[in-house]
Amino acid sequence: MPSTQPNIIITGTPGVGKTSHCEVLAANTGLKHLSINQVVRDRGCHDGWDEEYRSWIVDEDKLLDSLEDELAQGGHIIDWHACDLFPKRWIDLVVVLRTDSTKLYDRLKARNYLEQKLQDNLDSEIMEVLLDEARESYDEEIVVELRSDEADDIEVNVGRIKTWIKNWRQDQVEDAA
Ligand SMILES: Nc1ncnc2c1ncn2[C@@H]1O[C@H](COP(=O)(O)OP(=O)(O)OP(=O)(O)O)[C@@H](O)[C@H]1O
Repeated sequence: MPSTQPNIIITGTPGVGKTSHCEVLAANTGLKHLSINQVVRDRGCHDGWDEEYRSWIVDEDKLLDSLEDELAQGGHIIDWHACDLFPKRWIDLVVVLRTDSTKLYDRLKARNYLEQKLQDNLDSEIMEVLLDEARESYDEEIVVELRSDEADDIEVNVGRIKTWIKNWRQDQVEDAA
């Protein structure tokens, strides 16, 4: 039976505003915020810690096995700086957040990112790496690019995603009739 709740990926370069968006979206919709960083850490879906990048080395097979039952039911907001590993059949909408590189620099600097990591992330944002990844991995019509430059953008973006969810649910009802 098809799910009555969509799964939405919120992706983008680190610091672009994924967590900020997911928290507001979850509070406004009742969808469950799945921080993949937390899942990887809490469920041990990794092959250890990368000291240089100060991040977990993700075991993608273990991660997908661990998420399969939840995602098959729908109703989740997936918060991660990558998207191509999630099978298309689980995903209904992919939101790629984008921001200005000077704003991203300030946000990452405030987090004390190491210079190399900061530069790699700025390059990734400028080169639209996540947008390309999303467009290559999912159907064009489910990939949406949204700006996350100012605090007000979060409210506007969440409003747009809520409208999308409402329409998606309506389509499900009509398809089932
Ligand atoms: N639209 C925005 N306008 C102004 N500041 C923002 C915006 N979005 C996020 N920020 C700020 O930028 C910082 C990073 O935000 P956030 O943690 O949501 O990013 P992220 O993409 O989830 O990062 P990561 O991938 O590292 O978890 C926070 O200090 C947050 O308050």
